[in-house]
Amino acid sequence: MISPASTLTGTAAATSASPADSPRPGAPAAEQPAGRRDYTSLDVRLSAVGRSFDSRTVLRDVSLQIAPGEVLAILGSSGCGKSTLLRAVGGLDTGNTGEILIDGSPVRRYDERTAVGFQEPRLLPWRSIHKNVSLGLPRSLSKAEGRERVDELLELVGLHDRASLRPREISGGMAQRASLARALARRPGVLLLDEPFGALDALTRLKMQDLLLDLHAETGTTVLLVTHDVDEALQLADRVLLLGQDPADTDPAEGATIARLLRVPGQRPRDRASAELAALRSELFSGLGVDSHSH
Ligand SMILES: Nc1ncnc2c1ncn2[C@@H]1O[C@H](COP(=O)(O)OP(=O)(O)OP(=O)(O)O)[C@@H](O)[C@H]1O
Repeated sequence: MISPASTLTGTAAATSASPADSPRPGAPAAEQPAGRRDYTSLDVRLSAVGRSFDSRTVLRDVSLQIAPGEVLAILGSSGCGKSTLLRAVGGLDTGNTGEILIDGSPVRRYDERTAVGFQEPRLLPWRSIHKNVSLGLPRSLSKAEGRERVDELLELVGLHDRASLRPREISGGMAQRASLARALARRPGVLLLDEPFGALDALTRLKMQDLLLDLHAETGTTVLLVTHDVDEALQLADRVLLLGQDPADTDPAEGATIARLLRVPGQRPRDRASAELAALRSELFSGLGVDSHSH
């Protein structure tokens, strides 16, 4: 049984896993913490990944290895190709060049080892929250197994008492919780999140960041998180990938690549006021072309 969000907020976040202490796929179940036994965390390897639309290059030469259980935040200015990269890893878009491997084998079309969460919860308005979450289940489960898994996930995201409601009867934050539960229903080895909290108010956003840390502590899944929010990246990620122009490149038509790749120090939840994070924040803002006096 996995623990409910209400008992986790702030506490499980403190034990949020780093890649080093995440269980490796294939590790004996007895060595894994309760709740994680049925989840896997898979590594992702990008080699010289690029993407052009018509003759316009958006991304080029992105090479990177993401460890099982790692949380990688992807930052970059608007339109630089963050979603494009995420879509390529999930097999939602297959027009890229280079190679993307998950757990050593090439990404497949709509790869079932991954699940995607978007800025909008994309719930079906005429279905209950329970039914919406069950839409993420793999087909291999029996009805009873599926019901049990959805109950568990609703408990985990703190929506067990809203299961029978329709999406319009819950808040935006709750809808986004349901959307995360639906994404986790197939127990993905890689969770791809595209600005998942971008439409939420500031307070709900902070609570959702805590929830994501809780979910990560429970599942150990690898997470690729696209965000516009530098502080969110620094709070949640093991590493931050900044997509942008290579400083050596003078021609903007070259497309975005890895402009910076930074490791974020410290256990989560992190002290937002720490000097180390302040230095990284400045570096990331400068990489995004924002003057350090204007934030
Ligand atoms: N299917 C497509 N056909 C043509 N151009 C596309 C397509 N998908 C994306 N693009 C273009 O690729 C560029 C990168 O888009 P993408 O959505 O990946 O950027 P982003 O960094 O996620 O942007 P934002 O931060 O604004 O969400 C944009 O200029 C976009 O117009």
